[in-house]
Amino acid sequence: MAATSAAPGVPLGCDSEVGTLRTVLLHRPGPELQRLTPRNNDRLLFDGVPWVARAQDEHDAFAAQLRRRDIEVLYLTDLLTETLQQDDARRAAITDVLGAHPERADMPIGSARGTDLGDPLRAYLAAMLADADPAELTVLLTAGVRNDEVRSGLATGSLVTTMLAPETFLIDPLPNLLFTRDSSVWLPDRVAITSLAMPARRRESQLTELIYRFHPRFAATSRTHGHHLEHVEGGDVLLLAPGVVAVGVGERTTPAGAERLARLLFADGLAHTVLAVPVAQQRATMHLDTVCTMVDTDKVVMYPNVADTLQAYAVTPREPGAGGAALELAIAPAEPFLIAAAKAMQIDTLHRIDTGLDPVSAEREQWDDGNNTLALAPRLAVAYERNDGTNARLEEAGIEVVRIAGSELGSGRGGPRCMSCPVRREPLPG
Ligand SMILES: NC(=O)NCCC[C@H](N)C(=O)O
Repeated sequence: MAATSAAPGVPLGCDSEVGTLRTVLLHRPGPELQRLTPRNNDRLLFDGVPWVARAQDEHDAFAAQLRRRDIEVLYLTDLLTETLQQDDARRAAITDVLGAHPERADMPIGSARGTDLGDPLRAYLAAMLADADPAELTVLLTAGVRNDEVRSGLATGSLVTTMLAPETFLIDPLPNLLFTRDSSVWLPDRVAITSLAMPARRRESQLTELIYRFHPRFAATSRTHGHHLEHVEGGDVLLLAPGVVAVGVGERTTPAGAERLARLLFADGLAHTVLAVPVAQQRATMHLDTVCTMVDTDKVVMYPNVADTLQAYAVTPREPGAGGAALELAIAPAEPFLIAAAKAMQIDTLHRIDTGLDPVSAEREQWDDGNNTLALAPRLAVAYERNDGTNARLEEAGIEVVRIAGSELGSGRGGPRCMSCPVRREPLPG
């Protein structure tokens, strides 16, 4: 377990978006991206078919920028392989991936659901997964299994494998693992396992749950939320300040997901205010972090086309009623987001730095994840190099920008924040 042994000093967890980053979870794009074709890329939530070798080069350069600043980089597949050395974890992984998923009745044609495998094929796949060593199992779980890869190996007859098209996935690939932000969030000293809304991504948080449950590095970590609960995605969760959490509600996170998260946070004393922020249900704004990310303790980079209309409902816990009644929520009327956020953060103003230079370049750069920056420390952020206008504005505002290439990485519609799950940040000075 040398690759991921515990580092001394600052404990695991994050209480803000901008405290100095010490440990981050990434996923280097791998064979799961080779599964994308022009016929399945929409279903698998990519806007094109990336050049995988170049995507890996871009990602390696991103990781190198982080390591240069003494940030420990953990890779999701290393953690998963280490996790799968334990028999209990292997059994759980195999049950999760092959179990019947009646709740996935919305799974479109082109991917077999657990219930669609039939007994002979399920038994064959279960044996195949059980025989794989931990590294092989990681590949099978992340790159998936196509029908034509197993068909010839089945000794007993399976009408399913006979009749399904060769390219049908029996186990779906997970190309969006690249976006580690979405499948878990540290809040602040425990990890929330999220519940991903899109069928193509649901299995990702089964894997993160497995890692946090079984990997020795996280043995002392408490978990909250869970992949079986209401939908919450990490890209919608912003730790605006210690105790203040903004949750976007739109294409991915549901009102019920935001409410569940708020209740869990309040019950455990992890937040005093949750801001529920309605976000337009469109691909360009799939998460709150596609329109707004923090670059300093009191500064956000924000898409100007929504800045004046973005609202927030401030949610706080009600004083417990007599007799210790169940936790109730107080919900304030909606207010402009920047105002509600500043109030909850107890600062005069949450300053806004605009995306782009004009409405057209703002729209282009928002689409290319100009808003989706990863703060490495206050006033130091990673951004895609292509977003010239936004990066110039950030620098004018005193933010140091670490530029990375993203021509191939960006085809999944995610930027540096989406591609990173901070695991340890230094607490902000009190
Ligand atoms: N936090 C983020 O905005 N993540 C980007 C996720 C992109 C991925 N292709 C998706 O559609 O879910």
